[in-house]
Amino acid sequence: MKAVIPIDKTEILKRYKPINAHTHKGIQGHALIIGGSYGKIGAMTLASMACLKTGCGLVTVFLPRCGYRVLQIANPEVMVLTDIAVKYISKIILNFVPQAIGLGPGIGQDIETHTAIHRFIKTNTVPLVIDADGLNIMAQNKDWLTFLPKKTIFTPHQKELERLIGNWDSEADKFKKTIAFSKQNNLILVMKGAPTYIIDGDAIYKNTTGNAALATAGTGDVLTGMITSLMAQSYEPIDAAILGVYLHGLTADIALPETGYQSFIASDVIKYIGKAYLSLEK
Ligand SMILES: NC(=O)C1=CN([C@@H]2O[C@H](COP(=O)(O)OP(=O)(O)OC[C@H]3O[C@@H](n4cnc5c(N)ncnc54)[C@H](OP(=O)(O)O)[C@@H]3O)[C@@H](O)[C@H]2O)[C@@H](O)CC1
Ligand SMILES: Nc1ncnc2c1ncn2[C@@H]1O[C@H](COP(=O)(O)OP(=O)(O)O)[C@@H](O)[C@H]1O
Ligand SMILES: [Mg+2]
Repeated sequence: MKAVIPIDKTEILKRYKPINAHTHKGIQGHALIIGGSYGKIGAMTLASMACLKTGCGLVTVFLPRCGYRVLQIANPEVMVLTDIAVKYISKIILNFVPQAIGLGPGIGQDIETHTAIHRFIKTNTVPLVIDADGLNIMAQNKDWLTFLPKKTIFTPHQKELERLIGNWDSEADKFKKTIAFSKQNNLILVMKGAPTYIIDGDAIYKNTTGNAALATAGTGDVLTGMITSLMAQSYEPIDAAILGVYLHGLTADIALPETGYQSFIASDVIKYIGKAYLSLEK
């Protein structure tokens, strides 16, 4: 196994690209987040707002019709496309080509959603981040992995990882299996946890930011929005994963003296993204 590379400020400053004064929203990238189902539209409001606040110029969501008003009211800066179905995603139809796509927050596991994802990934060539039930659906259909663009980013928590790679009998075995999965399918795995590791073939990165305040509903959905945003801003997938994970953890470190562990929620990650970015300029 290769040496583990710490994701610290030195590593981040090698990859971080400050904003050009002459940029405009078109240059900053257009990201798309696909997901949501009845009762889990919140995952989409969180992911799409995190996406915008991480710096991409335009964000569109694709969600079931029941999410339309919720999204427009909660996040007026975000544009909305809706499925024909009311409560779940059944057929993904887009009217533009985004620079990056985040797939899965709150998407659920309706059988029609399986079919919609299958059809979508068969033709999609846009850089992709897959999370949550998007991962659970891929885990049940491993032969679909060949359709994914190379260096697609998977962001599983422990349970989702297990569904993808099977059980492990030790930490070393978990890494061995995750590395094999990454190499076999040419994917980047963000192994969420405390701490989070990123696996890109044989390369292993270990995050140095974040704390137990992040153990709250929706923080993973927020991370998906952040990484998708960075990919839409033309970061290479591995750089987007590394910078996204680092900034996400940093929000909790900066917020902690003000919020404490217990009262920190996923919206606070979004609230502190600005301060996390500013700390890179110091
Ligand atoms: N507001 C909204 O709309 C929200 C919507 N959301 C959406 O809900 C959907 C379901 O997502 P989900 O992750 O809750 O369900 P699921 O994959 O069954 O995992 C749960 C089980 O996995 C385990 N587990 C989890 N983390 C672990 C860890 N770090 N380390 C170890 N184990 C861990 C744990 O198992 P246990 O330990 O209890 O055996 C737990 O019971 C998804 O689409 C998501 O986007 C949510 O994001 C919330 C906010
Ligand atoms: N104790 C902890 N310390 C550091 N980070 C944590 C801790 N618990 C959870 N996290 C982070 O919070 C996020 C949770 O993601 P996830 O389980 O997908 O949540 P959700 O599906 O509710 O959005 C991950 O980025 C994970 O690394
Ligand atoms: Mg999650």
